[in-house]
Amino acid sequence: MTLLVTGGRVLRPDLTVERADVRVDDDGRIDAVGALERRETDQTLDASGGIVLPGLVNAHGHAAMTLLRGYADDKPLDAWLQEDVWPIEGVLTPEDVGAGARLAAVEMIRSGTTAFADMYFHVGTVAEAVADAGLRARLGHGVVTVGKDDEAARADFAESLAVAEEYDGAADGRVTTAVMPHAPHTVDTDLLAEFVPKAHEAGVPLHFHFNETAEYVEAIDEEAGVRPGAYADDLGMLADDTWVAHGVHLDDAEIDLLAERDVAVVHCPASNMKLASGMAPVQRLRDAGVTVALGTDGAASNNDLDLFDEARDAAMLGKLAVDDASAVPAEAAVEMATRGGAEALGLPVGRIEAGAPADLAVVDFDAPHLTPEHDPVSHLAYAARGSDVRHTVCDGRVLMRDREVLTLDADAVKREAAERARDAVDRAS
Ligand SMILES: CSC[C@H]1O[C@@H](n2cnc3c(O)ncnc32)[C@H](O)[C@@H]1O
Ligand SMILES: [Zn+2]
Repeated sequence: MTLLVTGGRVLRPDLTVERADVRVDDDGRIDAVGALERRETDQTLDASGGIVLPGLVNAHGHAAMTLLRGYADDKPLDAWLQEDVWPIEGVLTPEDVGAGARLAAVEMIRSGTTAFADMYFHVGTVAEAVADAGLRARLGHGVVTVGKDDEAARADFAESLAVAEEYDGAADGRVTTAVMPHAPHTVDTDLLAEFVPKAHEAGVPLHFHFNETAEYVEAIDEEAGVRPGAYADDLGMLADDTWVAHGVHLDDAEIDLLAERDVAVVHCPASNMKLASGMAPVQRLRDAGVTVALGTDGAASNNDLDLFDEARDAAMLGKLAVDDASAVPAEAAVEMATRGGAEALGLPVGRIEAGAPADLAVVDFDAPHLTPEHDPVSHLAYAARGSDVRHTVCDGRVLMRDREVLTLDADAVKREAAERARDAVDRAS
C-alpha cells in the first residue's frame, strides 16, 4: 500500500528540520522526501503542525517485564533480581510473556518507537507479538547459567543459538535475532568459549549486559583477574556486530577497546538511576567514536517504555556525569534515539531518506509544553513526550493513526496483561 505523510516538517539525517512530505512505496520503503507533487496514494497521514521523525529505536530491553512494572522498586540491581524478579520470572508461562510483550508493543507504538531489541525467554511468543503489532525487533533468548547444573547450562546456551536461527526473518523479515548471554559473570566461561564462535559461524550477533554495576566488574575481576573488557575480548565477545547494554563502569582502556572493535553501547539512563547503578560515560564514549544508542531496559526498572524520556534523561545525566552542561547536547540525544539505535542493532532504519524502510513517528508540536518553538531539536530532546506522538508507521504500514493503535486492541491487551500479572504474583507467592 502506498502512503503519503503530508503537510508536516521532516527531521533530515543531518538533524535539520524542513517542510517536506514523505512518500512511501508499496514495498514499505521511502520513495521520496520533499515538496512533493500531488500523486494518488492508497493512504495519507496528516502531519500538519507536526514533525516527522525516524521511528525511535529502543536498543535494549525486556518487553514482557511490563508485567512486573511496579512489582518491586527501590532496590539495587542484585537484590532486586535475586529477591524479587527472578523468583516471579520462574513462574511466567509462554502466554504470560506474549501478553507482556503485547503490552510493551502497544506502549512503544503509542510513544513512537518502531524497533526494539529484546532479551528474554519464551521468545516465540515475543516474535508473535512483534508480528501482530507490526513492529521491527531484534530478539534473543537470554542465557543465565549460574545456579544451573552442566546439562541445564549447556541446554540454555544451545537454546539461545537455536532460537536465533529459528526466528531470524520472522514477521516478514522484521524480526532479526541475536545470541544473548545475560552478562559475562552470569554465564559459565567454558560455555562462552564454546558458543561464542558458534554464534559467529552462524552469522548471529551477540548482545549482553556489560559493566552495569561496580559489582559486575568486580565479579569478573575476582573470577578471572582482569577487567570485563579484556575478558570479553579474549572470548571473542567484542565483534563489530556486538552491541552491549549499559557500559556504566568503563575505564579508558575499555572505552578504547569498544571503539576499536566497533561495539555499540546502549545507554539506559532511567534504569541506571533507578537501580543506582551509576552514570555511564556517554560523552567520552561518543568522543572516542563509539556508537551510543538508547534503551529503556525492562519496564520494572524504568518504569515505562517512553524513549523520549530516555533521550531527556540521557542529555541531563550526561551533563551531571561530567559536571559539564555542554556534554550530551540535544542533537546527541536525538541521534542516539534514532540513528544510534539503528546502527547498534544493524537495522537499515533511523534516517528519513529515499530507499530506507518507512519507519516513522509523527510528533504533534501543537502543545503548550512545546510552545514557543525556538529550536525543534531542543524540543525533541528536552520537552517532547511519548504522548505527543500522533501517528506511527513501521515498514510502510500505519500502526497508529491519530493516537489510535490499529494493529492491536489496546484495551484487550491491557486487560489480559493485568490479569496475567495478578495470576503470576499469586503463583509466585
Ligand atoms: C534471562 S533473560 C534476561 C534477564 O535479565 C534480567 N534483567 C532485567 N533488567 C536487568 C538489568 O538491568 N540488569 C541485568 N539483568 C536484568 C531480566 O529480569 C531477565 O531475567
Ligand atoms: Zn537489561
